[in-house]
Amino acid sequence: MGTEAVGTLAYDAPAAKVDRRRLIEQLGDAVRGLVAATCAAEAPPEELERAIAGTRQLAEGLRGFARPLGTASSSEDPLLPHLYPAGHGAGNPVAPPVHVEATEEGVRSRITLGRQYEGPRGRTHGGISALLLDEVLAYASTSAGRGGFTAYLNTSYHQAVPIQVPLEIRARIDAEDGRKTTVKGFIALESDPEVPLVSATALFVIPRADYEGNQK
Ligand SMILES: CCCCCCCC(=O)SCCNC(=O)CCNC(=O)[C@H](O)C(C)(C)COP(=O)(O)OP(=O)(O)OC[C@H]1O[C@@H](n2cnc3c(N)ncnc32)[C@H](O)[C@@H]1OP(=O)(O)O
Repeated sequence: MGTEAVGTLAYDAPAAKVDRRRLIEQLGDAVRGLVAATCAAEAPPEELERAIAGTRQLAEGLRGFARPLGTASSSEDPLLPHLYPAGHGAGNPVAPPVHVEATEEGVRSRITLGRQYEGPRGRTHGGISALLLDEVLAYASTSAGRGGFTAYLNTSYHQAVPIQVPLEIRARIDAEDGRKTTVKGFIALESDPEVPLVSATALFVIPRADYEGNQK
């Protein structure tokens, strides 16, 4: 058996699965680094051509092992986080590397965004800020034993969110009403954590048992 952390608990998952998950996380991290380097590279043409050929060859190699859409990854485990969701999956190079921890008030995530998340020069794309807030606010709802799908996410952009600067995202439950949970949160600089750069209020709704979207 191998051990992985689940919140503050150590969980004995099958060793082969733990090893596989580590490799998937390492590949996600390596490709995330490649994506960041791609977005920053002022390389000469021959270096770009070398990178194109090498990357296409790697992609072709992996495509041969693709699982069919809608089927579970062999890395999945009921007690461990999924590795491929676009909002936080450690194995998904497109996902920002979001790690969330519990606080007395709710949850907090610390993150530094790479060049691939840039919108206006030096600033984070607004959609990425919304993605981060959706993710961390959803985590606040889930870790309070509520969960639910995002019904709305209202964001206000007060100041630019810088790239390659340590950030802090905090979220807390604002209201609970039957299947509905309202959560508030914001992104701030880690060096100035009380000043919101982008703030958000989200409603998470636990769907009705007979809701057809549950089956998808
Ligand atoms: C793996 C980790 C993933 C982390 C994910 C992060 C979160 C996500 O991104 S989830 C993905 C994005 N969101 C979605 O795909 C959701 C799409 N929408 C839906 O599936 C449904 O509309 C859903 C489930 C939200 C609500 O469906 P359903 O249960 O049928 O709602 P319904 O019964 O009509 O409404 C329930 C209550 O919510 C309220 N409500 C529903 N939608 C809204 C809304 N947009 N605005 C305000 N209130 C709303 C209703 O008014 C009702 O309130 P009340 O009980 O007081 O009358």
